[in-house]
Amino acid sequence: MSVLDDIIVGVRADMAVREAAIGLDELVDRAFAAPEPRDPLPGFRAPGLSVIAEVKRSSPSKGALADIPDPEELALAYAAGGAAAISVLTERRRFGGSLDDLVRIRSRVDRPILRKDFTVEPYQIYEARAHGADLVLLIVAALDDATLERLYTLSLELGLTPLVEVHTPDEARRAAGLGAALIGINNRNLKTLTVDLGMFERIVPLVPAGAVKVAESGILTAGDAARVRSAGADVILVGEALVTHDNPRVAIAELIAAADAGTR
Ligand SMILES: O=C(O)c1ccccc1NCC(=O)[C@H](O)[C@H](O)COP(=O)(O)O
Repeated sequence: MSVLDDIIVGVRADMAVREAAIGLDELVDRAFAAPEPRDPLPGFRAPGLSVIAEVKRSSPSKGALADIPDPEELALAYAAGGAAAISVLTERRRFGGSLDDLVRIRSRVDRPILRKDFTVEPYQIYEARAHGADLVLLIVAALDDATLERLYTLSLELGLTPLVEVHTPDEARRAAGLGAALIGINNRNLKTLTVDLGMFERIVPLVPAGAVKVAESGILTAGDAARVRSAGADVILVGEALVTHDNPRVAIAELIAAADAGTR
């Protein structure tokens, strides 16, 4: 079983526990009662490189990264450093996240928030909306065509912006077929966990010109940010480099400055 498949087994088990406590009908009511989501796309399309800054405690590839006892303080530092959006990993078993992190950050931070999880069921989309998310992640590798289309359409119906994540030419074709406005190219292979920034460079020509292009994972230095920027990234999604930095606010500002100056 691949790492991705193994993560999804745990995600489904945890979701079953939450669904036993709050059924789908109740969750749908909560989702429609939540405030209108923010649209991240105008910010992502503004001149200059945008950063989605991630709240990430641990990962399958690196183990423990940071304790993050106050996720809202970290997210506020990200916003002060110029992050265009905040990514909150809500998966518990491998990333140490929770929906409570999302709620806490939503209550203090005005930037669009991505619920970063392994979305496989409509329940999670309603859950994201009910807890104040503005974006949801749809990993193409984890979804068959029918489920991908269903979750994509539901996200839009709820006013959420789907970040459609790809890692292969075929997945890029499937994302383009949806008409996705926000396409992420993950430099990390979720089956082997190897990271290769060349992945963004190879896949980005296959992404439709009108889509916002996000380079995800493995961006550790200003040089890395400049590299994907020069290959066509509108946005970078960064976790490890920020949560392990002693000054995340400064770290974001440096990534943006280096990328826009073309520094490598
Ligand atoms: O980070 C992992 O090890 C990982 C393993 C398996 C599935 C997903 C994984 N990460 C989720 C992400 O997409 C990253 O957290 C995100 O792109 C930021 O990556 P990084 O800047 O390398 O922390």
